[in-house]
Amino acid sequence: MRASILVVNAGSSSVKFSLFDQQDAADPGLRYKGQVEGIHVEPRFTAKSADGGLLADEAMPADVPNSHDGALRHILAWLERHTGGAKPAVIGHRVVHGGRRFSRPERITPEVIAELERLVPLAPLHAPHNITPIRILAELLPDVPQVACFDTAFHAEQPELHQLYALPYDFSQREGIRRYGFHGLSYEYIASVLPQIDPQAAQGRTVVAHLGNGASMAALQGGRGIASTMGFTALEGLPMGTRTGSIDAGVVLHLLNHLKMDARGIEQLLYKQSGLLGLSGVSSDMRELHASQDARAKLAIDYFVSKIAREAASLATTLGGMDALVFTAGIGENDAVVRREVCRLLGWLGVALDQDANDARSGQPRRVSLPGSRVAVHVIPTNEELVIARHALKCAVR
Ligand SMILES: Nc1ncnc2c1ncn2[C@@H]1O[C@H](COP(=O)(O)OP(=O)(O)O)[C@@H](O)[C@H]1O
Ligand SMILES: CC(=O)OP(=O)(O)O
Ligand SMILES: [Mg+2]
Repeated sequence: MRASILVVNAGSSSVKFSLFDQQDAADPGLRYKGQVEGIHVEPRFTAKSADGGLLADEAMPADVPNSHDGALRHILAWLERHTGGAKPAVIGHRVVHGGRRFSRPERITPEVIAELERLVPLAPLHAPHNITPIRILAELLPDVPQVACFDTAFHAEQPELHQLYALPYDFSQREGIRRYGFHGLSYEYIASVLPQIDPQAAQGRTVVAHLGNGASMAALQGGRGIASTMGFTALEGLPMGTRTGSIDAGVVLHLLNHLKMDARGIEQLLYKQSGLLGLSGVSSDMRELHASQDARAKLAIDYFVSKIAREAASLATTLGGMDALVFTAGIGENDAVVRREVCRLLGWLGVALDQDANDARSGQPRRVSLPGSRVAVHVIPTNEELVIARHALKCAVR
């Protein structure tokens, strides 16, 4: 039996997993991948073989708790049946916030877990779901090395100008209150494949829109992160499934001082009751918004689209222009309507979408702009799990 690498990627609405065969660190070979998506909405389990063949596609059984823990245990049970219980050689995890201390992949020890626990308040929607799988797997497989790969790491080299808030300078130095940026494993993947897909964009100025349940955008110059819409926490920037995105800090003061909400209530409001769900009153799930006849579902989609276009123009200004715009993640990869509307709003910047290419369904990277478009538009399925697998292998043998 070949040694394998297990990857666990817990997002806000999903737990994704991949099992790779250990070949070499640069290119681990995929064996299985899948996810439980729609956690807290309508959880569904899917699993595929390396060639994309569907091995499972089912609503989560009613007796499995509708939670990230339930999802992980369901995935582990499925893997056990399909691998005959063979132990992986190494396990890699996505961890959303690395704080000030972690800006590269880290071998997990009890001391690292304790530090991750201290960072929970900075990522309340994610960090608990990142830490629990680490603990569960440490208990089940105590002798298998685990590696944490951070969403923030990719952005660590951003110029100071784009990391700062205009708070007194000391707050960034002493307290680490600065913009970290997230979805870095996804941006790292996009930067790694862009040279083959669009060499000019890879060397030049690219804006990447990672649009999932959590959504952010990043400006890449020659494949390096220059600026991002997310900041100190994964709350800033675009509106998301249940998160507000950027909001006047004065609103938070008003909620505290005049509506007498407490910190916990405000956290719930900003992270779990707002965004697409809060605006529409229908759902946090983009597919359900498209299916709804409710005028507020349309309002929520319009709001999402308008903010993406505004942020694209802002990031393009940061880059001094835009050679390419890349759409990725659940919405970015699958939602032709959102892409079409964003590109329509960016027409003045020279974005010209090829409507047929945009409407065509495919799980492959593809260019969806017209040949004459001043900005190349690409849809590139992300692969955070492959990035994690590469890092985990490298880190475990270090
Ligand atoms: N075919 C589709 N059309 C529109 N949106 C989609 C489609 N498939 C998935 N999505 C959306 O993608 C989002 C989840 O994206 P994903 O990247 O998996 O999120 P996360 O990793 O943050 O949990 C959900 O809002 C879901 O509605
Ligand atoms: C950082 C973040 O928002 O992650 P996700 O998209 O998985 O919610
Ligand atoms: Mg995600």
